[in-house]
Amino acid sequence: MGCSASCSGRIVHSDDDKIKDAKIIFVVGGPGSGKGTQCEKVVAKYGYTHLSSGDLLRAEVASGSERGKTLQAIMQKGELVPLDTVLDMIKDAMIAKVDVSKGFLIDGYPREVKQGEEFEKKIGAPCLLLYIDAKGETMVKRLMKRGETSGRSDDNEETIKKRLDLYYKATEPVIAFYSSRGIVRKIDSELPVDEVFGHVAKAIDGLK
Ligand SMILES: Nc1ncnc2c1ncn2[C@H]1C[C@H](O)[C@@H](COP(=O)(O)OP(=O)(O)O)O1
Ligand SMILES: [Mg+2]
Repeated sequence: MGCSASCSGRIVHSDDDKIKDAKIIFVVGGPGSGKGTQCEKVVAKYGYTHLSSGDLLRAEVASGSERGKTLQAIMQKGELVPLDTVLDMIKDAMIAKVDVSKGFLIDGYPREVKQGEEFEKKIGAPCLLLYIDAKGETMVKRLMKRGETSGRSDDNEETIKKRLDLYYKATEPVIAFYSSRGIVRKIDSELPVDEVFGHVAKAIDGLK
């Protein structure tokens, strides 16, 4: 929905214009690298809205809808769900929050270069990409530990391996793609959580 002028005569931007003009930060890193952990801290300090594509999808699964059932089968195999599905869910969530957010953290998306291109076509361009970087063995260790309590059906050894393989194959090219635009900040996520956040905060403070 959108209109270009309101009854009072003020210019009112359409939903599409509003989300296009919002500050958009992509948060990219392997499974278990610490994206969610850092995003939570950014929300608390900066008033951004955190949108985890995985969380949005899991909420759809939990709703028990037909779409959720299809999604669950895909996610359980450690595969990527269809691009349009994720993108529509992110866009709806952004529109719902755009009036009360300082910006958006898009966590776990884009998972592949094509997803980034589609995002920019349908929504807008990111001003920063936070590359949350941890070693493969660290990510596996953290996910196995998280799996003890997360209840996530994909936090098991077999699926973790597949998710990591897919990350290296599909998502690392995303980082190269945005590096050429000069918006990538690589964050060492082997450090303790608060130190990692120090670097994240510096990158965000550097935005104008
Ligand atoms: N810098 C850090 N040091 C130690 N543990 C960390 C960490 N960052 C995150 N963790 C823990 C918290 C979780 O149990 C697990 C995965 O973190 P997460 O934020 O859920 O990752 P992601 O959202 O990237 O999958 O690792
Ligand atoms: Mg996460």
